[in-house]
Amino acid sequence: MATSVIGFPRIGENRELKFSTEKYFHNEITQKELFTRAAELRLKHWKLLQEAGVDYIPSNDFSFYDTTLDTALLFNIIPQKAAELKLSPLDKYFALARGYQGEKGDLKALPMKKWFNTNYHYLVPQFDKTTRIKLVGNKIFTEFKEALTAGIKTRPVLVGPYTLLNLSEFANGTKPEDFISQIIEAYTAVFSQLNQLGASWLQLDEPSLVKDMSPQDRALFNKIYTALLTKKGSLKVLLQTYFGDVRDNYTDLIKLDFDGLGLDFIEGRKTLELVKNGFPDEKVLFAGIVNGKNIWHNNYQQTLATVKQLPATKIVLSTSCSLLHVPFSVANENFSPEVKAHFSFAKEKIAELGELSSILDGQADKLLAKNQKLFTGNRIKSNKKLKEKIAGLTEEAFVRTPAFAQREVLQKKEFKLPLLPTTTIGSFPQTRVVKKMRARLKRHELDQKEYDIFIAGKINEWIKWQEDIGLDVLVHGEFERNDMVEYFGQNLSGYLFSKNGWVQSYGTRGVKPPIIWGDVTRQKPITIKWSKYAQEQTNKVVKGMLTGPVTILNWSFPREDISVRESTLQIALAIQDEVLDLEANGIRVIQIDEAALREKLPLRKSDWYSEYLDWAIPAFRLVHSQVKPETQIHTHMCYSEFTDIIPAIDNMDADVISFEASRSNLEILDELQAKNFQTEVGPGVYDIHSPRVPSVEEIKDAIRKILQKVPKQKVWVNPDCGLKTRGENETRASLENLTSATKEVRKELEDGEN
Ligand SMILES: Nc1nc2c(c(=O)[nH]1)N[C@@H](CNc1ccc(C(=O)N[C@@H](CCC(=O)N[C@@H](CCC(=O)N[C@@H](CCC(=O)O)C(=O)O)C(=O)O)C(=O)O)cc1)CN2
Ligand code: MET
Ligand SMILES: [Zn+2]
Repeated sequence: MATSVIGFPRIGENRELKFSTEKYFHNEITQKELFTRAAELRLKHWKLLQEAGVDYIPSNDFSFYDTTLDTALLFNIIPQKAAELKLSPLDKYFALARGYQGEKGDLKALPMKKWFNTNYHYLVPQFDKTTRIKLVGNKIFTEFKEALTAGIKTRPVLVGPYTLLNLSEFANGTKPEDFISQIIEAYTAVFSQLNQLGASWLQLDEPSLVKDMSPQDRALFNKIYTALLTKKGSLKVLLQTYFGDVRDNYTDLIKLDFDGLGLDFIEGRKTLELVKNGFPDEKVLFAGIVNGKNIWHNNYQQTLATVKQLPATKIVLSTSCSLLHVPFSVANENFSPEVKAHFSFAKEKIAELGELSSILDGQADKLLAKNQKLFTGNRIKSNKKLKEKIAGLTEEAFVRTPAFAQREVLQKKEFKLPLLPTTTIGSFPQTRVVKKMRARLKRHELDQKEYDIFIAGKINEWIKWQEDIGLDVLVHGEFERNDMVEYFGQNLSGYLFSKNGWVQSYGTRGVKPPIIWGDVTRQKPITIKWSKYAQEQTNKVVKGMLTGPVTILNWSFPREDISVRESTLQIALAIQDEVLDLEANGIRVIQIDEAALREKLPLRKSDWYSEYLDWAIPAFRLVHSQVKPETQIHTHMCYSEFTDIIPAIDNMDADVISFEASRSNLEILDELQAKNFQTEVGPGVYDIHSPRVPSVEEIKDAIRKILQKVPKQKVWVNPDCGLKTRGENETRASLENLTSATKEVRKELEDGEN
């Protein structure tokens, strides 16, 4: 049986692409050098797939930043202001991704959003009246030719037209329907060039099909593809979906003239049922049966049982989604052989495809027996006490008293903060020096004492500076943490850590998600030492800084032998201990980040509460339900697309929430107003994913916009997110502007009253 891969992690086994690209950002290598290194990586990955025997090898899944941005630029979807910048194409590309501030002008970065239910981010293409879609790029063609020169005929990958329109933003009254004929023409031009180049297949990624579709959405999809598919010539088109099932338009898909349908049998709960109701003989079913998101070895017996039920006559075994979401390889990790046997990263998943194919071809029965051993017997001993504790949680355990309205009055008295209190989200720049010191500690070139002196020094420096610029609620800066999830994992039992298990999050940034191996408990206090130390350095209040249970779970690789709800409650109890310890140690404001809460909201509305919010929101409440009324609980969410679940967010019952809002033009404010949101709010007033420094005027505008919609007593002023990825100078300049802007707006408010 043939095998196929939807996409491969492009950052490289040792994050080569990250390091080269960042060197380019810092003018340490030339554009030419960057291109050479990128080409080397692409070739390495194609060869690896070829040697592993993969039949359908993707190309154009490579990107210097993001493939949605690549697609937008391929089709000339670029804001006028960016088009006019006098920069090289590559620099223009990076300007759109990261913002640009320099001799050639000033450009804000495109909005960045979560890619479906993953921790990967894409850049949001912007359509307006001036947009004229046409094929202007050639990346997809050059990469196909590049592979062909190396003797590898790849299947180019492109974001499909429906998903492209579905994920984009439309300004000045424009709408997706306005661009139908242009988009058909542009994709037709791609078909024709690929035909000329001799490509056999094209993969069009349409993950938006797994979200709820309205009749209008279905009509739009059908209209585009009915026209488009008449133009494919001898090119075969694979319609690739992932992250769920296509229940809303499966009946359309099987009628349209696609040559292959790629369906997800892992996250698509209804996929098998849909296919069993009929699959056309003439189409190839690309069956996504190897999980592209988890790190556990595939259960061959289960998978084979699924494959045997497929009615299709032509089947290709595939991953359930791109392997972008898992690390490169287990090979270089230090786990014991018994542990390692359970894991499968990108390279190993490709081997699984090959093994499954051999078993199905009747050539490898031994492999099946070996695999079965992994799934018999107990992998771990379960913690009975913890299980009972969770089972015994009463409703009160999830409810904080008194109610928010009373706490708000008490806390105003307790903290006596000025109107529009200013704060930051937690982290300050993780400079090269900070990371170097941690790396040296790890390599034992530095002892714990020396490292601690360094961390204390950083905290002192930044506490002092925060006082100087007049911030109201301070932070210690998180210098001791590598990542907000990995750090907690490292201090909880039940976790395992990879050495090099990097997964791309956005652009050049990656995460090393820790692995939940067993039951999670807290063995000792985690953050008390540095929070307490920081608070002792100042008379101003310093926020304790924790990561919440839902986010710790969502940004870890979860277990599959117990429910995510059960794992999350285990983590919640551990973090609850930490909250109470912080409080007992004199920390009066505690921020519990739920940065990733929105990310795993099910893609279909019908699942929002029953599958997720009904346990995720209580898990958060469990963490802070036992604190004193005066203790102020903050939370932070990275991603403000929660317009539809505002009551659920209010129901987290935090006292203050900060969230990302600036790149999306503060669109959520109307809804906060409409839903009468109770929690105090700090909608981010500037974008921290960009090195650009916002001016005082820009920040004042953002604050004024917020004040039009939210009662001033409820407004906090803060950046969008933590500042760990930023440089020190730009951070200082930005925050100085933030405090100045706030002071000026406060003055305006006072003058307005007199
Ligand atoms: N888990 C998670 N998901 C998230 C976020 C987040 O903060 N965490 N934020 C949102 C945006 N996403 C982000 C993802 C990553 C980073 C980020 O800054 N990543 C860093 C790595 C952070 C880290 O874990 N650093 C480690 C390891 C550092 C490192 O690479 N060290 C070098 C050696 C350094 C030396 O010797 O000089 C090495 O191991 O090779 C540390 O500080 O200890 C990066 O890619 O550059 C930021 C935002 C959404 N999702
Ligand atoms: C990705 S959300 C980040 C929250 C964290 N407290 C920080 O400031 O870095
Ligand atoms: Zn954030």
